[in-house]
Amino acid sequence: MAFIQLTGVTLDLPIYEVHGRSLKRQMMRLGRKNAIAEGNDGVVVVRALSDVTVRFESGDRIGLIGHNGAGKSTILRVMAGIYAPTVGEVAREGKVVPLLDISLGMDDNSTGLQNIRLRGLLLGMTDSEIKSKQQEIAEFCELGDYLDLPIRTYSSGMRVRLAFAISTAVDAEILLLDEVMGVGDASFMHKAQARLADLHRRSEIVVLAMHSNAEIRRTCNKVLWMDNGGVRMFGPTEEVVSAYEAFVSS
Ligand SMILES: Nc1ncnc2c1ncn2[C@@H]1O[C@H](COP(=O)(O)OP(=O)(O)OP(=O)(O)O)[C@@H](O)[C@H]1O
Repeated sequence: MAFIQLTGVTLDLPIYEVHGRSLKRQMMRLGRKNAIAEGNDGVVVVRALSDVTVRFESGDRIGLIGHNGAGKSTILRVMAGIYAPTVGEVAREGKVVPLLDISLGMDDNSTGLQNIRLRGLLLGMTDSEIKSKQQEIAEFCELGDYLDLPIRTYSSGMRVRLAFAISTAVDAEILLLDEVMGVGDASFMHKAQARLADLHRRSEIVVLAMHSNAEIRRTCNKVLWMDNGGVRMFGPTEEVVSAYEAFVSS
């Protein structure tokens, strides 16, 4: 049975390019005065997550909500294993598929077909899995002969089609989704949503960051409300979303 458990997770991200004082002033303006600190070595760090303990179980459909900069994307990255926590632990069981930055890892000078293979390998597919899914991916993205051309010749919508088709061809046990998609034109958008819904059904755990409360109510059974890098509230969807709405409108 799949699960993800975060225990006392704190994540500090170092920012090497910036001087302490000017950034500190900026963060104060943003109301995040506690999020930023200067280490002994003079390197400025942003505390992106602060002492987060939470457990997601098989069957959970989790919505992440919270203001801009609350830590939604960061917690998804920690769950995906992209960031290692500065303090605390992440335990998980199950194959994780992150759909966070779907175009990441695409190679401009390789053809569409070569990129299917590259991305597939990056996403943990085996050679034979890639071969067996290649046809279906090609059909889904409707790029026809373009698949034999380097993707630097693609429009941005065509790239997204390809990236989306590959990323969603993987069988996930734990699916992590950031508010991805301005996925191409209207007809593709429609197909993409149907494909995502199917992926949701097949995954044991789905965690998604979203700004649409209506969408969260429709798809999630639990909601995690993040606030300044910490957990403000975690529980059944309606309870948490109503509390968040009351907070935002107050
Ligand atoms: N690479 C980074 N380096 C330094 N700080 C970062 C980095 N990425 C994110 N942060 C900081 O971490 C905090 C959490 O950011 P995050 O992107 O997780 O927020 P979010 O809730 O996803 O926001 P949004 O709703 O705007 O997408 C913010 O203060 C942000 O400035």
